[in-house]
Amino acid sequence: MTSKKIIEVTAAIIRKGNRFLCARRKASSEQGGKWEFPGGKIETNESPEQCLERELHEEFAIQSVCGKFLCENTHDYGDKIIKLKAYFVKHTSGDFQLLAHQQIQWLNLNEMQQLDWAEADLPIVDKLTSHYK
Ligand SMILES: Nc1nc2c([nH]c(=O)n2[C@H]2C[C@H](O)[C@@H](COP(=O)(O)OP(=O)(O)OP(=O)(O)O)O2)c(=O)[nH]1
Repeated sequence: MTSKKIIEVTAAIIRKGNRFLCARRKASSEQGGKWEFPGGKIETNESPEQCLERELHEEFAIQSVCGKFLCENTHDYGDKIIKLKAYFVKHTSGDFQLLAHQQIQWLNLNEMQQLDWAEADLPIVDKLTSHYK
Protein backbone atom coordinates (compact mmCIF):
# COMPACT_ATOMS: atom_id res chain seq x y z
CA MET A 1 0.00 0.00 0.00
CA THR A 2 1.32 3.44 -0.88
CA SER A 3 0.47 6.27 1.52
CA LYS A 4 -0.73 9.50 0.02
CA LYS A 5 1.33 12.60 0.53
CA ILE A 6 -0.22 15.37 2.61
CA ILE A 7 0.20 18.69 0.82
CA GLU A 8 0.12 21.80 3.01
CA VAL A 9 -1.70 24.69 1.35
CA THR A 10 -2.49 28.19 2.62
CA ALA A 11 -5.75 30.09 2.12
CA ALA A 12 -6.20 33.85 2.59
CA ILE A 13 -9.32 35.38 4.09
CA ILE A 14 -9.27 38.98 2.85
CA ARG A 15 -12.11 41.18 4.10
CA LYS A 16 -13.38 44.48 2.70
CA GLY A 17 -16.24 45.72 4.91
CA ASN A 18 -18.65 42.79 5.14
CA ARG A 19 -17.37 41.14 1.96
CA PHE A 20 -14.65 38.57 1.44
CA LEU A 21 -12.44 37.81 -1.54
CA CYS A 22 -13.48 34.64 -3.35
CA ALA A 23 -11.43 33.41 -6.30
CA ARG A 24 -12.35 30.96 -9.04
CA ARG A 25 -9.67 28.53 -10.15
CA LYS A 26 -8.82 28.30 -13.83
CA ALA A 27 -10.62 25.49 -15.66
CA SER A 28 -7.32 23.83 -16.58
CA SER A 29 -6.02 23.63 -12.98
CA GLU A 30 -6.55 21.04 -10.21
CA GLN A 31 -10.07 21.64 -8.81
CA GLY A 32 -10.66 23.55 -12.06
CA GLY A 33 -13.58 25.97 -11.99
CA LYS A 34 -14.05 25.62 -8.23
CA TRP A 35 -14.02 28.62 -5.88
CA GLU A 36 -11.31 28.98 -3.27
CA PHE A 37 -9.57 31.35 -0.93
CA PRO A 38 -6.38 32.35 -2.75
CA GLY A 39 -3.07 30.96 -1.60
CA GLY A 40 -0.98 27.96 -2.53
CA LYS A 41 1.43 25.24 -1.53
CA ILE A 42 3.84 26.00 1.29
CA GLU A 43 7.42 25.76 0.02
CA THR A 44 10.39 24.33 1.93
CA ASN A 45 11.72 26.70 4.59
CA GLU A 46 8.71 28.98 4.27
CA SER A 47 6.19 29.82 7.00
CA PRO A 48 2.47 29.80 6.14
CA GLU A 49 2.49 33.58 6.59
CA GLN A 50 5.39 34.03 4.14
CA CYS A 51 3.68 31.65 1.72
CA LEU A 52 0.48 33.69 1.72
CA GLU A 53 2.20 37.02 1.21
CA ARG A 54 4.26 35.52 -1.66
CA GLU A 55 1.26 33.80 -3.30
CA LEU A 56 -0.93 36.91 -3.12
CA HIS A 57 1.79 38.90 -4.83
CA GLU A 58 2.20 36.23 -7.52
CA GLU A 59 -1.54 35.79 -8.08
CA PHE A 60 -2.77 39.41 -7.84
CA ALA A 61 0.33 41.68 -7.73
CA ILE A 62 -0.77 43.03 -4.34
CA GLN A 63 1.11 43.60 -1.10
CA SER A 64 -0.37 42.09 2.04
CA VAL A 65 0.32 41.25 5.65
CA CYS A 66 -0.72 37.91 7.04
CA GLY A 67 -2.51 38.07 10.39
CA LYS A 68 -4.31 35.57 12.64
CA PHE A 69 -4.89 31.92 11.95
CA LEU A 70 -8.57 31.01 11.52
CA CYS A 71 -8.61 27.22 11.15
CA GLU A 72 -7.34 24.30 9.10
CA ASN A 73 -9.02 21.45 7.30
CA THR A 74 -7.51 18.24 5.99
CA HIS A 75 -9.34 16.85 2.97
CA ASP A 76 -8.74 13.65 1.01
CA TYR A 77 -9.38 14.25 -2.70
CA GLY A 78 -8.63 10.60 -3.47
CA ASP A 79 -5.42 11.17 -5.43
CA LYS A 80 -4.00 13.54 -2.80
CA ILE A 81 -4.62 14.91 0.68
CA ILE A 82 -4.69 18.67 1.15
CA LYS A 83 -4.14 20.28 4.54
CA LEU A 84 -5.65 23.72 4.03
CA LYS A 85 -4.63 26.41 6.53
CA ALA A 86 -6.71 29.59 6.58
CA TYR A 87 -5.42 32.94 7.83
CA PHE A 88 -6.86 36.44 7.94
CA VAL A 89 -4.80 38.63 5.62
CA LYS A 90 -4.74 42.41 5.29
CA HIS A 91 -4.41 43.88 1.80
CA THR A 92 -2.00 46.78 2.21
CA SER A 93 -1.38 48.09 -1.33
CA GLY A 94 -1.76 47.50 -5.05
CA ASP A 95 -4.79 47.00 -7.29
CA PHE A 96 -5.85 43.40 -7.81
CA GLN A 97 -4.70 41.97 -11.16
CA LEU A 98 -6.04 38.59 -12.23
CA LEU A 99 -2.78 36.72 -12.89
CA ALA A 100 -3.73 33.17 -11.87
CA HIS A 101 -7.53 32.92 -11.50
CA GLN A 102 -10.36 33.12 -14.00
CA GLN A 103 -12.51 35.36 -11.78
CA ILE A 104 -12.71 37.03 -8.39
CA GLN A 105 -15.73 38.27 -6.44
CA TRP A 106 -16.15 40.14 -3.16
CA LEU A 107 -19.10 38.46 -1.46
CA ASN A 108 -20.86 38.58 1.88
CA LEU A 109 -21.25 35.45 3.99
CA ASN A 110 -24.71 34.59 2.64
CA GLU A 111 -23.61 34.99 -0.98
CA MET A 112 -20.53 32.88 -0.32
CA GLN A 113 -22.73 29.93 0.64
CA GLN A 114 -24.04 29.79 -2.96
CA LEU A 115 -20.64 29.25 -4.60
CA ASP A 116 -19.32 25.93 -5.89
CA TRP A 117 -16.37 25.71 -3.47
CA ALA A 118 -13.47 23.27 -3.62
CA GLU A 119 -14.46 20.58 -1.12
CA ALA A 120 -11.58 21.32 1.24
CA ASP A 121 -12.92 24.87 1.68
CA LEU A 122 -16.44 24.03 2.84
CA PRO A 123 -15.58 23.70 6.58
CA ILE A 124 -13.55 26.92 6.30
CA VAL A 125 -16.51 28.83 4.88
CA ASP A 126 -18.64 27.46 7.77
CA LYS A 127 -16.01 28.42 10.36
CA LEU A 128 -15.76 31.91 8.90
CA THR A 129 -19.54 32.25 9.01
CA SER A 130 -19.70 31.21 12.67
CA HIS A 131 -16.78 33.55 13.45
CA TYR A 132 -18.89 36.56 12.38
CA LYS A 133 -22.32 35.42 13.63
N1 LIG B 1 -4.78 27.95 -2.91
C1 LIG B 1 -5.79 27.15 -2.58
N2 LIG B 1 -5.77 25.85 -2.96
C2 LIG B 1 -6.81 25.10 -2.62
C3 LIG B 1 -7.90 25.60 -1.88
N3 LIG B 1 -8.78 24.58 -1.69
C4 LIG B 1 -8.28 23.48 -2.28
O1 LIG B 1 -8.79 22.36 -2.31
N4 LIG B 1 -7.06 23.79 -2.85
C5 LIG B 1 -6.22 22.82 -3.55
C6 LIG B 1 -6.14 23.02 -5.03
C7 LIG B 1 -4.78 22.46 -5.35
O2 LIG B 1 -4.90 21.05 -5.48
C8 LIG B 1 -3.96 22.80 -4.10
C9 LIG B 1 -3.21 24.10 -4.17
O3 LIG B 1 -2.61 24.23 -5.36
P1 LIG B 1 -2.25 25.62 -6.05
O4 LIG B 1 -2.20 25.33 -7.49
O5 LIG B 1 -3.16 26.72 -5.60
O6 LIG B 1 -0.84 25.87 -5.41
P2 LIG B 1 0.41 26.62 -6.03
O7 LIG B 1 -0.03 28.00 -6.43
O8 LIG B 1 1.51 26.52 -5.03
O9 LIG B 1 0.64 25.79 -7.33
P3 LIG B 1 1.85 25.16 -8.11
O10 LIG B 1 3.06 25.93 -7.75
O11 LIG B 1 1.88 23.72 -7.71
O12 LIG B 1 1.40 25.33 -9.52
O13 LIG B 1 -4.90 22.89 -3.05
C10 LIG B 1 -7.91 26.95 -1.48
O14 LIG B 1 -8.83 27.47 -0.83
N5 LIG B 1 -6.83 27.70 -1.86
